[in-house]
Amino acid sequence: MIRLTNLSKTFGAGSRAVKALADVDLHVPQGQIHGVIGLSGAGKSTLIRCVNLLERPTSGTVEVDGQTLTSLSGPALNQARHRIGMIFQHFNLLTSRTVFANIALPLELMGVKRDEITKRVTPLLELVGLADKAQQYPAQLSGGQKQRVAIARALASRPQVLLCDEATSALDPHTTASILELLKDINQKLGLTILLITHEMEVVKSICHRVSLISGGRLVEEADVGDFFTAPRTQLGRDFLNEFLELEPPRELIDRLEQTPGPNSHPVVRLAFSGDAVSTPLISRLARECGVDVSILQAKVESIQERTLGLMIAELMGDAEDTRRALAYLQSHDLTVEVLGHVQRDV
Ligand SMILES: Nc1ncnc2c1ncn2[C@@H]1O[C@H](COP(=O)(O)OP(=O)(O)OP(=O)(O)O)[C@@H](O)[C@H]1O
Repeated sequence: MIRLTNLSKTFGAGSRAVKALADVDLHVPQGQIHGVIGLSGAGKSTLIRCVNLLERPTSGTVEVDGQTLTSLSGPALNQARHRIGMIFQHFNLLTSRTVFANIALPLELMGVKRDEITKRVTPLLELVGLADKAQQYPAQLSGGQKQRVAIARALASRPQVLLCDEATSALDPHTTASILELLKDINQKLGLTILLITHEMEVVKSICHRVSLISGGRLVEEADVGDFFTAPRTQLGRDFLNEFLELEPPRELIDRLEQTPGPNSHPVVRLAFSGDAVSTPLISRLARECGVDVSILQAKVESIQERTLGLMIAELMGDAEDTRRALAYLQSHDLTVEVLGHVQRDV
């Protein structure tokens, strides 16, 4: 449904040039919710604005529903844009218009007749849960209600694609959850394809099917959400995950961690279990079969979409040969093992 090919965007020229996007390839099939996550300045906004050509890419192509937008201009581009809705962090509602009139605006611009506008806006008000607020003004609404109006407005032209630019960043956690639930509902009911950008793992975890990680204008990792939360492949992915899960070793242990093993040191490992491994008593087997003691420093179980993910930070205590065998044992099972470092044994 959305296909970006070799997309690049450079702002400015010469010594002041900023390469905001570099060689981005992305495919979002029909009906998927795809998240793009990255740190501030990574290129997220530029990427999403290139999809409906609010920002013209410097090179590369943008296809939506089989149509190459980058080869269109003028009225043909405007026409194509009707099939792409967009919502923003700060809602971008017109304060002088009522809720109804805000939602009706794109239809008025398309020249839709009054009766038809009423027929289309009324069910949208129902869909976003604001049927009783039709005649109110944005100033009378909460942030969550404003974003609901913006969602209804974005859906008015019956788009196939919805672009969400940090749509929940200005909202509190409870309101965020209700807006994400609404987006999920719309995705399922209308089969709408959603591309969203965010810096919050919670958003990715709650509603995305697939996720891309952006850094320095490049997509550096892409995965199904369950896989990304189980075993991110890049250091940036691991940083996002660890920060989200708040799964770091205790500070005093971090200070003692060494990169290379010493004669009297123990490995400290971060383990991520998914699938069958969650319900297997691996740690007690590890202790029994490899003759090591396992000191659990932190552990938690998360539910990511339909998958259960177990996470643990543990110190493997034993002599060098036993701890080596223990690591090999863990690595041979269905779990992700990351050696965080080695800590000197207390003697
Ligand atoms: N209009 C512009 N002119 C010049 N440079 C720009 C422009 N827009 C963005 N940039 C630069 O492009 C890079 C990517 O910016 P972008 O806004 O896409 O990042 P972002 O990931 O959305 O960041 P944030 O999360 O802070 O909004 C940054 O270095 C930014 O300074």
